[in-house]
Amino acid sequence: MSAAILDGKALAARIQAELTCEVQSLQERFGRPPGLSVLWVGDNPASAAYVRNKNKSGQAVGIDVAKSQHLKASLSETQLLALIDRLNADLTVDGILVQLPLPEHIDSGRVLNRIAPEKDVDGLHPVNLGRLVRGEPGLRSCTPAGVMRILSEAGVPLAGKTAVVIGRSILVGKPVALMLLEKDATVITAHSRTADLSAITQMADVLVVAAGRPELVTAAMVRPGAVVIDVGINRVTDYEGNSRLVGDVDFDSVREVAAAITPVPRGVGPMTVTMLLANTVQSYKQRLIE
Ligand SMILES: Nc1nc(=O)c2c([nH]1)NC[C@@H]1CN(c3ccc(C(=O)N[C@@H](CCC(=O)O)C(=O)O)cc3)C=[N+]21
Repeated sequence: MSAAILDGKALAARIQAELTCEVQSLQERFGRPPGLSVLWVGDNPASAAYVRNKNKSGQAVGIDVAKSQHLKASLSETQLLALIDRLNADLTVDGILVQLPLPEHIDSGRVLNRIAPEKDVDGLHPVNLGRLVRGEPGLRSCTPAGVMRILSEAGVPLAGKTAVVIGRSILVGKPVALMLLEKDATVITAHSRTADLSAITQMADVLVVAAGRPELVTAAMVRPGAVVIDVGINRVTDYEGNSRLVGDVDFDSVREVAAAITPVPRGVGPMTVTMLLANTVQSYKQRLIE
């Protein structure tokens, strides 16, 4: 028996079509579109495709991305903070996202802290992370929100189920663990120092993998019938010199034991972008009524 493939790309397209309608009617009622500014500093090659995707998809749903900027790697932290201050004060900007990683000479914590929490569409400001910990409404980080949406659309039950998260980053592992907990799962977080990873992963009804290690999870580590969400995106080069994208899960073997699995690409990645756009629309509406 082979697993159901959870098609994140198709789900993303459906949600973006809904967002397009909503943005159109907001534009008609309030006279301006939602605005998103994606700030990309330097030339990290991995960031290029993601940033392009965010701007392109934003534009496709009618969000104004004119204030997105590609900044030179030599930009100082002070200059970046000053730019964020201007965008915080700009009434046409509803969302600000600083693409990570930043160049070494810039302290990303200080930069993320500077974004006005109500414009923090990445959900990485301490205020929004604090709201998540408290279970209060707020902007939720995009990749974790995308993971949760894939699970809910697929009708995967979480209450009372064992969810294992591999990875403890602030971008994915920690927030997704909190969101699973919010849905009454029994949550275990494993990471690079976990002693017997396989023993832990075999307990999982739902396995969320955000380890950043290509094809770390193999079939032997997965309980038959588990739902596997692969957050990893790794560009690998095979022995013939061809480059391709793989996740943190060995898709070909794990699909034989899992009940459902997300592919890479076309899984979580497109949902990350879609949740960013949804957050931008949420921020716009929130800012209108406040
Ligand atoms: N402040 C910040 N927020 C982020 O949300 C953030 C970040 N920094 N830094 C890097 C990661 C990575 N990320 C992805 C976005 C889109 C795809 C995506 O669209 N993937 C497609 C296409 C992949 C491809 O073809 O290259 C797919 O998986 O099918 C993937 C990964 C957002 N990130």
